[in-house]
Amino acid sequence: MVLAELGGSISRALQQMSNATVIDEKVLNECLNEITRALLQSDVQFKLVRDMQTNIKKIVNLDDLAAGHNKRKIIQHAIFNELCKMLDPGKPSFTPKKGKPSVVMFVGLQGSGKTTTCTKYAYYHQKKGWKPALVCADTFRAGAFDQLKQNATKAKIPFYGSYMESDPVKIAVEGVETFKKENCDLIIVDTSGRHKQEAALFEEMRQVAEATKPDLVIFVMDSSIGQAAFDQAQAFKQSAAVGAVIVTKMDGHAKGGGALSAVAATKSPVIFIGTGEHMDEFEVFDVKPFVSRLLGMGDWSGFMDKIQEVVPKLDNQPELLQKLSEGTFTLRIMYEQFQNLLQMGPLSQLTSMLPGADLMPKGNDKESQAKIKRYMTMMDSMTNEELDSTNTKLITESRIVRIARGSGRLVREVMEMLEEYKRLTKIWSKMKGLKIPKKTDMSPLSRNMNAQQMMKVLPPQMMKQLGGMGGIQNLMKQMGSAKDMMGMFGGGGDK
Ligand SMILES: Nc1nc2c(ncn2[C@@H]2O[C@H](COP(=O)(O)OP(=O)(O)OP(=O)(O)O)[C@@H](O)[C@H]2O)c(=O)[nH]1
Repeated sequence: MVLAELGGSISRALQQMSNATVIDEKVLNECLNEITRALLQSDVQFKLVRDMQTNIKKIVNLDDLAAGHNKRKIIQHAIFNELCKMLDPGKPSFTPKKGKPSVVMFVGLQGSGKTTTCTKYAYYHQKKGWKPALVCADTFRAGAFDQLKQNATKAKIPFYGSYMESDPVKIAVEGVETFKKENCDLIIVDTSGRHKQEAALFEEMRQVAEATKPDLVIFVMDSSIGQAAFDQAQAFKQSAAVGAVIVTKMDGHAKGGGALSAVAATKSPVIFIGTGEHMDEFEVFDVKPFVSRLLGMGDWSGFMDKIQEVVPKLDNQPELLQKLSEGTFTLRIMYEQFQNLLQMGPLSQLTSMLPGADLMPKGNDKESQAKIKRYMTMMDSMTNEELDSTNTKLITESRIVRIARGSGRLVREVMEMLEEYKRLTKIWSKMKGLKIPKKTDMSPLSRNMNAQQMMKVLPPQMMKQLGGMGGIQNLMKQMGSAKDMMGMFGGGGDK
């Protein structure tokens, strides 16, 4: 069962319970059985599910609930808390500090996505101003070093490895020493993948850990390994001091329930999830927003964080906001909007955080990203005059031919881009006359934005997907109720 389906099943079970006129023992049992079935189908370990059911029944004593109490909310609260408890081992993992050298060792089964994840982890920190480095101590799989080298080069991250040396301990030690001398503050050691049965490889992993003394050992787990997750994770925990888990391949046919089992087996938190093969398809994992998403309440804080990554750019451009409020929308502004959009990553990643995400139309991310890049290439061939004008008549036929030639695209494609500009101009013209929030209101971005402010920071494509201003207002209403609930559950709605 894919995670979205699990979320759908749980929220449907809760909805059915809400529809009942009276919530009695029978209705509660039906709801819990439905949730139990969904969790088991998602490969959550049987014992965990059974314990959860018992705990909820203990908390929700229907007879004790005085009349007038909102039973639905209390039950939802109990389910939310129990799911959070499953995913929260109760202690945070070691967090590396910027500027202070830390060694992080990655372990996991063969093919779990370890090497890819090492690079994603390095790239994520590099973007935040760290100085990461990668060490390939995987001498077991031929091609592992080449793969790491290729990934590292693409992300411009220094790497260390050897084609000749067969002793992984030696490579790991040399690599760590080299990068410590180079003042790298996040030294990532990739180890060979192994199967649970391979005692020799486990011994090798133990030796690498002993020699490099990692500050943190991260267990990388493929989310589709199903019920095997608990045993696998436990086997790794027994051989290395696993302190955190990263669950990969949460896109596609992921059976997300394995994540819950891995946490239980390693008593370590999930810190990131992998959501695709690309370098930036990697998300910080937070328990409450994740469970909130599972229960169909959306992930308000994750959504705002994503938007916030883009806002500093807007914050530095008060003139842009000024222009938009004057109703001036130029090709240059469109270019900047596209840049923001690309920076935010795939749109589906963002919309998946919203309540009712499974109901939203699915766009073709890859295709639309390629289209945006194509449009930007064409705009790169435009003059400043063309980019800053609002007069579309300025771009005459001969200019269109020049732009097409300059960008290596077809005349038809340039015309299509200009059509898109005209379409967006119409959307943005509705912004005319809007009050611009003071700079202090925007930085850091107020989490209590209103719909109009939200429109300012959202790229037009996103606005369209959300159903325009009406859709956004509706969304904010839902967010409001989700936030109320999160607040009730211990303040998870706002971080
Ligand atoms: N869809 C998807 N694919 C992923 C993700 N993470 C990794 N992969 C893919 O999974 C495959 C295996 O990844 P690797 O990084 O080579 O796995 P590994 O664990 O290092 O493999 P060994 O070195 O053999 O242990 C590759 O094709 C990756 O592109 C993810 O989050 N989503």
